[in-house]
Amino acid sequence: MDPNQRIAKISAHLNPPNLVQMCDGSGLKRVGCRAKGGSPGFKVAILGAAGGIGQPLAMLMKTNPLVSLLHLYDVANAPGVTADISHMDTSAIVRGFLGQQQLEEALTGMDLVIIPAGVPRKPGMTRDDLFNINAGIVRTLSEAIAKCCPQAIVNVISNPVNSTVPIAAEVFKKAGTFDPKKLMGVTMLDVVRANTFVAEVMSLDPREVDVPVVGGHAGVSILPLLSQVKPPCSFTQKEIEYLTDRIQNGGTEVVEAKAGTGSATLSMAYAAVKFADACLRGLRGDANIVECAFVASHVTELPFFASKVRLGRCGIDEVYGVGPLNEYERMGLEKAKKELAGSIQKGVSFVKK
Ligand SMILES: NC(=O)C1=CN([C@@H]2O[C@H](COP(=O)(O)OP(=O)(O)OC[C@H]3O[C@@H](n4cnc5c(N)ncnc54)[C@H](O)[C@@H]3O)[C@@H](O)[C@H]2O)C=CC1
Ligand SMILES: O=C([O-])CC(=O)C(=O)O
Repeated sequence: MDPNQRIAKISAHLNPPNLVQMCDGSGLKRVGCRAKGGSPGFKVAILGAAGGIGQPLAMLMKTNPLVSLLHLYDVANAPGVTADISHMDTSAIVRGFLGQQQLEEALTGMDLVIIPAGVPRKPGMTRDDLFNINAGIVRTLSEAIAKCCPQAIVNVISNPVNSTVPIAAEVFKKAGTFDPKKLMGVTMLDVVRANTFVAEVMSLDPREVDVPVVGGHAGVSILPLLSQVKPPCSFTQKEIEYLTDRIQNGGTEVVEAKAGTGSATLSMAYAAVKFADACLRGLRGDANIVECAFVASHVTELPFFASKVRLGRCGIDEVYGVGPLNEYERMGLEKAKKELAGSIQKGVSFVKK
């Protein structure tokens, strides 16, 4: 190619309107210079993509070869995050969407929607203290999902997960689109922490440790099943109490260390990507993809419960029971269910009222 033509082509790419397809809130729709090069793969939207979790989550999803199109939606700062991430030389095409008027466009055609939108805790707060703000955010986003991509798998990160997942379910039921196989509360960070802390105590490589964590995602509802750890480990009662307490309060440990600037973001993005990747591998048809998640469930008398689930082409193929529990875990399960019942009901009532 003539050198002048080459330079003209590069300049065209550097011309801001061609940098990335982005709806920037001005009604201007830009055509992406990366329209070519997208791999075959899944379409993923992140709602709350400019936040503490959203940004590293978006960055890591951009590196996932299973993602062909990545939609980044937020009510603030979506254009900047999108422009930044779109420069990464991986194949997923990135598009940004700013503000409620672009929410439907952000969601249309998506296979997987990940929701880290909402406020985080400050020291002294419980996750339930976030309910008043985050319940409304999750309801609005779920209404748009029901309208624009009712078939999508939905990963809810926004707290309190024990209530926001029932909220999303109620919204989908109202819209006639609820599919229990497709809605999952992300509890992966509890598993990630449990694997790390158990590995520390037992001097193992955390990548080789698998701790099932069941129940829910707040305080005593987080129930690590240390009797079922792989590889099999024998703990003293003191170790069991230390580990259970540390896993249940891992979120608070980070909130306090961050001293008012937020809660876990980086480890959460890591965990969210691990879980989203499992969902995408399931959608692709890979066998034996099993992870813990907070889902519609018949494992207990409660309508939602976190346990191991097998992910497949349609979302959740199978919800597994908790397996044999020891006395300590049986007592923990009772406490977890008590805590969960109120939080689930609170979410359901919020939509039904
Ligand atoms: N499930 C889990 O294991 C975990 C959940 N979380 C939860 O994730 C949520 C987000 O945490 P961070 O990213 O640290 O908070 P953040 O405040 O840094 O980011 C939240 C983002 O959501 C956006 N947002 C607010 N309202 C929105 C709306 N209506 N639509 C779209 N986006 C909206 C904000 O503009 C912001 O960019 C919190 O509720 C937090 O408690 C945090 C860690 C672990
Ligand atoms: O503790 C919080 O508020 C955030 C969270 O859910 C976690 O880190 O597990």
